[in-house]
Amino acid sequence: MIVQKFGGIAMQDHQNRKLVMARIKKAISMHQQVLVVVSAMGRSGQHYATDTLLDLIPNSVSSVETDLLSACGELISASVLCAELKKEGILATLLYGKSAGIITNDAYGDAQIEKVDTTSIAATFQHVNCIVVPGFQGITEETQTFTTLGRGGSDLTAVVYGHYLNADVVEFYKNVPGVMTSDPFRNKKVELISSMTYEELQHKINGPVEVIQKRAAKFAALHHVPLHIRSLYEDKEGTFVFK
Ligand SMILES: Nc1ncnc2c1ncn2[C@@H]1O[C@H](COP(=O)(O)OP(=O)(O)O)[C@@H](O)[C@H]1O
Ligand SMILES: N[C@@H](CC(=O)OP(=O)(O)O)C(=O)O
Repeated sequence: MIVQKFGGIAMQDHQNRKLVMARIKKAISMHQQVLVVVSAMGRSGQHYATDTLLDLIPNSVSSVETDLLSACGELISASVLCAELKKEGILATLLYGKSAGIITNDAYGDAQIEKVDTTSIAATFQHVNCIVVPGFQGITEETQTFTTLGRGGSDLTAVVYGHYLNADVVEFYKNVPGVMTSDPFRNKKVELISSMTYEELQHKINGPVEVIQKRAAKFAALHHVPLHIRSLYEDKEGTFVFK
């Protein structure tokens, strides 16, 4: 099985999501089981993007209500993609909240994962080969309230599932060809790095925009989760990250 993660840019509109669905279809035929992790659609200003949702309320202090509000972005995105996949004839199921199994503490806005329960996911894979889960969120064990895993946290969701489900690889589909020598949106003279170690990846994450969330890269390094960071738009291999 593999895990595929699609971020805000990939999920932003139907045109991009058509490319997303093509990637999922291909992955099902190659790996049989695919867990799809999605982020909220688009970036600030787009209707259901995380920053747009958070702008709806004045208080920026992380709390039950800010985390529930931002978690809605990924719930919307996952619901829409799951419906679109079904329309395309792909047998897909949406799991979230307790069924998604990511249990955290109650540090709203930057919750720490305490437990991952893949029972529902494993049971669901007995019937379908594609499960869609919203990234960036967990729930607390005691009160079952939604929490979020820090900005960019869908990357962490994907890597965590990759580890607990023993995935062949975790794929990240980006608007860049992979990890480059530096951010291609800031520097013209850049080259793709076709493979790198976890340590090298962690060193690369130093600019204002992270190619992958720092916490996710750290977790991958700790558990040796194989990563493939690649473009949604080009059918070329990107960057493989391993030990
Ligand atoms: N070394 C690098 N190589 C590639 N991209 C980089 C690098 N450093 C920073 N970036 C930035 O990381 C971004 C990764 O995409 P991101 O917005 O995080 O996607 P997603 O929504 O899928 O999480 C790129 O758009 C790019 O601006
Ligand atoms: N939507 C969340 C989580 C996330 O990981 O998003 P993206 O994959 O678009 O960076 C955020 O903006 O922080």
